[in-house]
Amino acid sequence: MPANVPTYASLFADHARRLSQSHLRTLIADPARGARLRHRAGPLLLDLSRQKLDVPALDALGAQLDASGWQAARDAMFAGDPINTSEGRAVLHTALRAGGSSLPSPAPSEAQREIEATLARMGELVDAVHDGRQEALGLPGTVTDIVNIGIGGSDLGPRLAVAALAPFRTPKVRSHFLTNVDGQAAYDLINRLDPRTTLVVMVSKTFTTQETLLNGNVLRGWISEACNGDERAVARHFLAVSANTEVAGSWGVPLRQIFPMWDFVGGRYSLWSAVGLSLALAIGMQGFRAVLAGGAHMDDHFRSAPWQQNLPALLALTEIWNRDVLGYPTRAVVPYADLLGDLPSYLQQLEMESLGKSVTPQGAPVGQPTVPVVWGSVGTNAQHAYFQALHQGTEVVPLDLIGIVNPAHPLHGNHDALLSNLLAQAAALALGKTFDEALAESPADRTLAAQRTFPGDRPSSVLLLDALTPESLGALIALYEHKVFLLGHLWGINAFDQWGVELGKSIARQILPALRGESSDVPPLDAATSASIGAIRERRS
Ligand SMILES: O=P(O)(O)OC[C@H]1O[C@](O)(CO)[C@@H](O)[C@@H]1O
Repeated sequence: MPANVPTYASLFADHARRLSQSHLRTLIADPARGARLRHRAGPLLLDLSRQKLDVPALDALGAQLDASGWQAARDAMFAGDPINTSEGRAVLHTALRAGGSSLPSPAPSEAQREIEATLARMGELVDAVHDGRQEALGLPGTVTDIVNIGIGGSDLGPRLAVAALAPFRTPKVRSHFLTNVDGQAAYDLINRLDPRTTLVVMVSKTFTTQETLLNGNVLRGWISEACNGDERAVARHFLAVSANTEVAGSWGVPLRQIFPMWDFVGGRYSLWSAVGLSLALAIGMQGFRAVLAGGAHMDDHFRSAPWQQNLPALLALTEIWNRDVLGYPTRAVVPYADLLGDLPSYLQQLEMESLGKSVTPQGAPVGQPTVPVVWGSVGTNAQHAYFQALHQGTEVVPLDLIGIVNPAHPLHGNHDALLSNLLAQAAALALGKTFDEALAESPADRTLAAQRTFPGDRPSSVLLLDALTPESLGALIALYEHKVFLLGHLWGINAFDQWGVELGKSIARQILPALRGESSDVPPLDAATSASIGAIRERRS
């Protein structure tokens, strides 16, 4: 991390002042500027030309990035230095996909060996299930449905990828995800599936997560009933992915059915590990390896391209600009692809759990805004919900608009309309409509023209994937991972711990017995919580 993190708002204040005098209408018209702000990495084209940046501002941001020592920080991550300082851990999700890289991996060779061995085990399992040979591995003779039980990083990555790669899925098994502790989801699922042909993948790095264990217990009870309580038969229906093999084993998953997670892989960076088992079961091991290869190609790009062409660097600099210099508190992610419907929630965890920090590893206040609130949903649906506010509301919200050039279906009429909408929104946000233009449309009515005026000058990034494939999805996810890494570096915060999730978990442990009316020796609850518990207990039937 840079020794002294500058306050970006003051560092770039002159550029912001200059740019406040130019509307995006004018900036966009400059082709040289456009060329500096549009770059490709493999199947991904990033277009930042609708951001409120000009070449001098971009160069100043890039110069600051270079001065920050980002390449050394990046290389330390790839090499497995313990950059997650609060937990004393290396951060080696890139090693999980290094097999697809054309640059040599500097990750410790022991980690690389364990990763390859795990991939081989995953391949054996996936092939056996697809070929109907899974009984030999101790699993049920017929498997029709696979339920991934996990939450946060143990859910969002596989969930996103299984949905995004639906056109690549095998018809041999169906995939399901059970996440929330809300019993409705588990109840609905067990009413739909056949316990005799269901395989459950328990995914939990810690194997202590309340939601996952409760849902696991529900499914175990349901399968146990179908197996007449035969524990050995029940165990055949469970796989586990965990760093806590011992607890997973004592919970009831046989050792040979447990796949490892490692301390050097954070939950929200774990899709590339055995956490991706549900994905591999859905699209086959070849497809899973293609996702890894896509991520590895982005790693190579991140490790070799100068910041001027480096997509993660450009995305990170844009975020510093929008968040710290222009002061926008949120950013919306709008994929124009139903298949990418889970991307906003995936990025919420990746970005907000990683960068939602206000203290440095040295315990000092960060001194400037860090992660914006990330939100969003699919276009065009979003246009008919909240885009009114994005165009004419009082808040400016930078957007990531994500599109697919070639769809996986033959309905090109629909797809062209979808892409036109993406480009139209980006243009409308940037260009707006002046009062005079609105007046020309309704010359007699100045009041109406005022209401039909669009300020424009509202920034968006457009990211186009040639097609949504295992490779391009891998590259897309790795792009955002590296952007997050760079932002952690530029803000001087640890992007790889998540202490902020602990307090609520421990209070929930105190509330549960009180809610159930059980006596316990936990400290008394605050007055507001006690009143809420009283109200719930009073109305319970
Ligand atoms: O994999 P586990 O240990 O069940 O944790 C699930 C999730 O909970 C968190 O620890 C907190 O939300 C995430 O970082 C993690 O992805």
